[in-house]
Amino acid sequence: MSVPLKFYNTLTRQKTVFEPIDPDNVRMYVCGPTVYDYAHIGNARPAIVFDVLYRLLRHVYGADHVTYARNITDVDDKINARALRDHPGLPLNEAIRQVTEKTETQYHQDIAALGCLPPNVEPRATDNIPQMIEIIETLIARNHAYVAQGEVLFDTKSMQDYGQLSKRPLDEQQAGARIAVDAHKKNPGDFVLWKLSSENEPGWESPWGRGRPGWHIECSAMSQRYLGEVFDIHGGGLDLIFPHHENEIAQSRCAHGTQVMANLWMHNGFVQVEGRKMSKSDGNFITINELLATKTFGGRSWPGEVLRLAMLMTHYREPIDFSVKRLEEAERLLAKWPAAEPGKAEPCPIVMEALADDLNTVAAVQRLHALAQEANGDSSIIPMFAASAALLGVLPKKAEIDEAVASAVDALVAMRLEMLKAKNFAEADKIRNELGEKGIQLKDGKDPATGERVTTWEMKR
Ligand SMILES: Nc1ncnc2c1ncn2[C@@H]1O[C@H](COP(=O)(O)OP(=O)(O)OP(=O)(O)O)[C@@H](O)[C@H]1O
Ligand SMILES: [Zn+2]
Repeated sequence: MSVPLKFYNTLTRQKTVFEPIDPDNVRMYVCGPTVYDYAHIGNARPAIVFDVLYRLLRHVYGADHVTYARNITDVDDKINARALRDHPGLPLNEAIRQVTEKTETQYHQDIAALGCLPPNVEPRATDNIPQMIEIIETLIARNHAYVAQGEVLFDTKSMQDYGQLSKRPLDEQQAGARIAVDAHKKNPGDFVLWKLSSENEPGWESPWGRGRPGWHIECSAMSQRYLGEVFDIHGGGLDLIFPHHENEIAQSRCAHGTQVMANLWMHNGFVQVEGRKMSKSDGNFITINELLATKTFGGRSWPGEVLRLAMLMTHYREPIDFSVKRLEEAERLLAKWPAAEPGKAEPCPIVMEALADDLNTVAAVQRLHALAQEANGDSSIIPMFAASAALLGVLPKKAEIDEAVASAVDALVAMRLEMLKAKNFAEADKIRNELGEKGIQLKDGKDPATGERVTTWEMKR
């Protein structure tokens, strides 16, 4: 590896060199969506940011030496509420399945359109209930959890250094929050690991009765199952630092008796609208699907790669104020980039250096743009450009052409060759120009055997 990777670690508040536990299997966990509604473009940001990180790690350690796990949260009270609202006639389990399956499929379609590679594992919470129960049992056995009023709660005071990630002293956990302290909790910051379900709520049998897990425990269970007790990178949006990630850490470390859950904690900044976090609860959101497939935003639809580039033109830890202007800017850049397929070439060291420096996609995009301009004048640069663009996942693809169009172009190219033979240069140039306006580029050469002129063509974009 030529350039050392350095990342900002929320846990230490420092940018340090990344040293994987096992370079043959670099392990990353990112908290995925709660599947009850279309994902908004704020939710697209972690998908894109951690996809770039995944691509970078695959490049450095080898594609087969990185394991990326991103979960699907398919048990949540918001899902129940949506299932009851949308499918009042169906049995609850069936209604929930309809909601989660539909949302999950939509999510996959949306982020595939944004150029995100599928993770290596994408576990669902409901497929990991026994693993969650096991961790909760261990926590109770080790006096880190207790049962009260049908709930199993994590005892935050039982962990000496609770709060390291968010740096909130325990006594201040809820100061000022004006949340009535539930009488059954030992400490106001104690959180639910398991709660009982009524008959019309989804539930699983457990040592504490038929119930369902709290939100945080699922990520502790799934990350352990797929990545181990201690792994390399844990990611998500800034809003997850507290309470979600803090509580994941508490559960995993106390259950396994480890010093850390993950070595490196990375958090992306918010996509904002008029200075406020875009959020479902505030109603100030636009879904990925609306942006890609409708005219809701700026009176037109936008290609996925434009949205992706627009996101990467800001550093992942900075907030993004989302606007039409930003999308237009990204689109203008992309239009100037040559279409290419990713090949075996090495990426440009300057792009690598930028990404190795805490994923500086802003500098990487600037360099990529300069490279694109060079490549437009010198096609020998295209393979390096393509390899660099592929690291960011923003490689303009050669446009697909249907057969009817292709044979019409072939016919025009043949006609032009006839014109050239007949020295009718004006007509020949006219055909070349007309095709050029449609984005079809002609290349003249000679057949090495016969010495005759041959012309090939390609779609620029
Ligand atoms: N505006 C945003 N900008 C950047 N990341 C976000 C934003 N909103 C949510 N995320 C991230 O998206 C991922 C999916 O989270 P989740 O499904 O919990 O979001 P959410 O609950 O829809 O947010 P909200 O309900 O507040 O709109 C998380 O990593 C979360 O941090
Ligand atoms: Zn999580």
